[in-house]
Amino acid sequence: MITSMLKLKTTECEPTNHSDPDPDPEESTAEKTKGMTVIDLGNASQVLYMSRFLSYQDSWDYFHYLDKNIHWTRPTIRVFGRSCIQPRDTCYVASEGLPDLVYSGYQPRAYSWNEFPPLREILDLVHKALPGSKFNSLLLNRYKGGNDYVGWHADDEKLYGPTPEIASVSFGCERDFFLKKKPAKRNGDDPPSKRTKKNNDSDQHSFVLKHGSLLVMQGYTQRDWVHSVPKRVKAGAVRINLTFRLIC
Ligand SMILES: O=C(O)CCC(=O)C(=O)O
Ligand SMILES: [Fe+2]
Repeated sequence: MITSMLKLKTTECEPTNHSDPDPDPEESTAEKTKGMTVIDLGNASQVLYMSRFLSYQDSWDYFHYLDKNIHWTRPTIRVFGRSCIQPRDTCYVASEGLPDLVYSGYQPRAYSWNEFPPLREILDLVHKALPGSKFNSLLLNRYKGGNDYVGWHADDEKLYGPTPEIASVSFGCERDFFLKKKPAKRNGDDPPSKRTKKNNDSDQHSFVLKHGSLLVMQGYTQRDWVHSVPKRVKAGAVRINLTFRLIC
C-alpha cells in the first residue's frame, strides 16, 4: 500500500487492460524463480527482470506523484565534445555526504530523500526484492514521448566502483530497453580475419520495460555492455524511470 501520497486522478494515457499475459523475455536462455527472470550475460555479468514488481494501481499512483512533484529539468550536457540538450527530463536524489555525481560534463543538484517520501518507499521495496543490496542514490528520467530517449552508454562512472548494481523501476508508457556487448578490444597484432568478429545473437538482448517492472544490471554489465532506450515515434505517452545506484 502507498502510504505517503494522496491518490491522484488517472489520465487517458493509462491502458485499460492490465491482465495481459506477460511473456518472459528470451525464454530459452532465462531462468525464472519467484517472478524474477535471470539472464546470464556471461563473464560474470547478469540481468534480472521482474515484470510485476509493483502492482498496477500502486504503479500509477507513483507515476502521477512523480510526474507532478519531482523537480524535473532538461540540462545541457556534452556528448562527443558537443553541447546538446539531454533528450529527456531528469532529477537526482542522493543521501547526504556522498561525492558529487558528474556525467557528460553535467553535475546535477542532489535532492534529499526526505523531500520525496514515496521514493523512500520504492527504495525499501527494491531493497526487499534484492536481499543484500544497498542503494544510496537515484537518477530519475522522464521520457515525455517517443522522441525522448537515452543513447548507448554504460553507467561506469568511477564513483560506482568496478561492479555496480543498478536497479531500474519503470512506470507509464512501455519502452524498449536494449543491451549490446561492447566491441572486444582490438589487438594490433591480430590478422585482419581475427579483427572482424561477426555479431552473435548472445551479444544483444532486448526487453519491453513494463509499467511497474524492475530490471537489475549486475556484475560486470557496465564494464562489458552498453544499454539504451531508443526513440519510438509511436510511443506517445510519458514514461518515468528510476535507476537506483550505490555510490561507494
Ligand atoms: O530509462 C531507462 O530504462 C534507462 C535509463 C538509464 O540507462 C540511465 O539513467 O542511465
Ligand atoms: Fe544507464
